[in-house]
Amino acid sequence: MFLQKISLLNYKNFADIQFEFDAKINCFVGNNGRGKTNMLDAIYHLSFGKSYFNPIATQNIKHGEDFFVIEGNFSLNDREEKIVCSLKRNIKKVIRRNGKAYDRLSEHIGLLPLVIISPADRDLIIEGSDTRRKFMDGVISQSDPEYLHALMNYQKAVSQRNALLKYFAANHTYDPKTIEVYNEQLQNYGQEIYKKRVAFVEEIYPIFKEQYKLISGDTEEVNLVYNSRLHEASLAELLSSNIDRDRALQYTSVGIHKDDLDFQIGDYPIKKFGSQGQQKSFLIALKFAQFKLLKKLVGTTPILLLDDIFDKLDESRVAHIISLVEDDNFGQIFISDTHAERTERIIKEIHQTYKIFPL
Ligand SMILES: Nc1ncnc2c1ncn2[C@@H]1O[C@H](COP(=O)(O)OP(=O)(O)OP(=O)(O)O)[C@@H](O)[C@H]1O
Repeated sequence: MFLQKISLLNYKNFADIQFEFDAKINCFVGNNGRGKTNMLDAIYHLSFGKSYFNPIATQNIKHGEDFFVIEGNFSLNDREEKIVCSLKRNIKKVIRRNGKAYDRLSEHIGLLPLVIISPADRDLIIEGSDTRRKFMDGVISQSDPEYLHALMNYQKAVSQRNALLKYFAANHTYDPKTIEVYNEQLQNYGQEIYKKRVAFVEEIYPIFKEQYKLISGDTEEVNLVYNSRLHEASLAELLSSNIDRDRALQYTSVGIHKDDLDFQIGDYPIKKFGSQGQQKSFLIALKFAQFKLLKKLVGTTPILLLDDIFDKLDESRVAHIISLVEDDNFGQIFISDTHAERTERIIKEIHQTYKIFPL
């Protein structure tokens, strides 16, 4: 699968721009603030229907304009796929596949597998558990639409249960039967999500460890530990034993929406005990593991976006990336870099076709 061309209208700092891409390597080079990361984000948009960097959709519209349009032509299994993602202020975002708008944006997820490696990934280490849950959910959803469906239904049931708990508290009333209706929904969807998260961590774990060794050459142990109270008991049991607490708090305090994915070096959190280099290696290993797993599960080689990666990496890590992409099985890669000469020097070592786009 590869992106043949893209055209942007009013997307962030771009008013109107088009590019035709190489099927292998494409580099955006230019000084700070030229829009290199914005270009990668536009490609991310075509795959996920949203920005990797800015969750407030309208802030991706060029200042002073009312809409943006991102249009991409992909080659997928020797078929052409035209994806158009557009957003107008005060109107819901629309994604069209070959002219037909999706009823739900979620239906698009997984069609165009993609992995991004960016300095912003550091949030996965430093931010709260929701960032890591979103990472897990994002990776699993790309290869499993039923997971995404269960997740959306689960989230809806949690919101409704929380609203009910608030209503009971405000009105000094309680109806266990209605709570039970939501408990059942949470049990069904939650247990399915839990099982798939367990399977995901089991599957990605050995790939991640192997990648970490390759990238860092380090001998220390790194671990990914799925942390869930569902290890102790079923969600139905947890919900019923926590009901007094939930009533007092007026929200659902147990469930897969509280899970975490612990990142460890030895037995300690990497956030506190990993050096900066170890943290970087950890994140890149995780993203490479995501790439490999996704490729295996969906049977399509994901597009790889490497944002500012050479700037942040030492020679051995760059060498590893090169060895990864020298492999004939790699797909299309987009790179952003501030140094045109450095990019060209590194890219030439890969012996694949490439295009460089100065911005
Ligand atoms: N909605 C928007 N409208 C207009 N310009 C925007 C919008 N959002 C971001 N920008 C501009 O995009 C530019 C940043 O682009 P980007 O982050 O892609 O730069 P870059 O080339 O990757 O830079 P660096 O090398 O520093 O990472 C900034 O000048 C910013 O003001």
